[in-house]
Amino acid sequence: MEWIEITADWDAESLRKVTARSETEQNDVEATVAAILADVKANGDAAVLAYNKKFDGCNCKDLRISEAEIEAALQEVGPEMVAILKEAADNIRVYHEEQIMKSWLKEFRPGVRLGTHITPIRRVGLYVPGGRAAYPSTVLMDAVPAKVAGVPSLVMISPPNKDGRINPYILAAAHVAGVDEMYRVGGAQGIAALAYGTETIRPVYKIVGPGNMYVATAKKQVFGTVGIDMIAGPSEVGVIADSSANPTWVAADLLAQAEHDPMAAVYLATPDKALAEQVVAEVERQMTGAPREEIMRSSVERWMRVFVTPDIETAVAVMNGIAPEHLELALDNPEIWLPKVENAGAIFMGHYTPEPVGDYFAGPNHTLPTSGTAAFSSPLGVYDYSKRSSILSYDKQALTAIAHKVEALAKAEGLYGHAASVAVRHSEEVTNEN
Ligand SMILES: NC(=O)c1ccc[n+]([C@@H]2O[C@H](COP(=O)([O-])OP(=O)(O)OC[C@H]3O[C@@H](n4cnc5c(N)ncnc54)[C@H](O)[C@@H]3O)[C@@H](O)[C@H]2O)c1
Ligand SMILES: N[C@H](CO)Cc1c[nH]c[nH+]1
Ligand SMILES: [Zn+2]
Repeated sequence: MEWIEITADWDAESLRKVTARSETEQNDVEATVAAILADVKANGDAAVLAYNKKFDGCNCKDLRISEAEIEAALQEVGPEMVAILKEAADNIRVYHEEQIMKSWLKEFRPGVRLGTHITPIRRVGLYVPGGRAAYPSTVLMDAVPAKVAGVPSLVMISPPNKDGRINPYILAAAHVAGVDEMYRVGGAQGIAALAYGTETIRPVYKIVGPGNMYVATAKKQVFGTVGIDMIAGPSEVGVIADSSANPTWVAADLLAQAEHDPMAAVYLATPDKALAEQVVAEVERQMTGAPREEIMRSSVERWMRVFVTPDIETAVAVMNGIAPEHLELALDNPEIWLPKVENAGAIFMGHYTPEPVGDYFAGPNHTLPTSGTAAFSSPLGVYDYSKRSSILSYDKQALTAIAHKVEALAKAEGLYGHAASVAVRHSEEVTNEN
């Protein structure tokens, strides 16, 4: 863990170096992923099954999850869990309904109508992580907004365990959310199967959902063949705390994200040095003997940064520089500071909104941009599953009125074919009038 004292003359640019992930590591992952993508593109199911064996220890022969498996999963998780999943799905649906985009068409001038036509993407692939933990909550976060957007074909993939099974909570959540097809495959090979298609898996138009470095890198590499939502890689949390914060709670919130992945990153910025010291001591105390201690410890030792700042304003500026996936405002009066927050995937206000409330239940999406990409990306939402087409409509008179201007612009570009496309209509008009 690194301590960084921010002085009055701190330089926001140097933050990038402090929080940058290892380039060598990323280069290695890029090369591994490129090889997997090429193999699946060339060899389809055979390559996918071989990677299932290599990375997940699964000797499975078929990739598609059967109806019987889904039924068994529902039995295994039981009606109480199904009810909780349904309630969480409802909260997510109600929140995401606010994001629905509507088609519109409006008369701007006589005879000139312009607008936007909204359509759902026809077939979307949902990635649900399943390596170090299984994520039924991610199924809901990926699938519910897709349903709200009206996507007609939803395909879910997730890595199998050694027995070839997908975690039953994941299957139950997929059933609750109305996923159409489910396949046992994860990692870069799963992303390749969705992007290029195999004998068993028909390709999709877009891939959404979070995953580890291999998954996030694979999505980046297939972008162009398919659309992607964002870079949603290893989890991150940044906490801005003042003296009103409880160090035990702050430490618990940092560890909640650290337990996701040895690559997870956790940040604390506070003007209260004594509080920072208490948080660090608490982190050590709470992770010792915790169920996922090894993962937490790797994350904390390598990727935890504690910034002691002259004031809260500077703490906010530091977090704006990092652009964390999640930002907790563990402050006496978070509303005052909210307008100053520029870069964060999701913002958690005050002492009683711990980040896991957003992970599971509140309603906003937990699939969020990581690695600084919250500076230019947004949470997964209905808009990720919808496309916009522009609509243009001129009547005869409206076209005649502006034809010479369009022709002049086209000729200025040397594009006489463009000018002619307008002129034939205009000259027909002249001929007809004669
Ligand atoms: N940003 C978000 O919105 C968000 C949300 C939920 C989870 N997450 C993140 O998702 C991630 C889940 O990671 P996970 O590992 O548990 O599950 P995962 O499903 O993302 O990855 C597991 C797969 O990674 C591949 N893999 C592992 N080691 C490999 C290697 N050496 N070479 C090639 N491929 C390899 C395997 O195919 C394996 O099936 C965590 O980083 C977590 O923080 C992010
Ligand atoms: N915190 C994760 C996003 O980084 C989402 C999640 C799912 N389950 C638990 N947590
Ligand atoms: Zn989480």
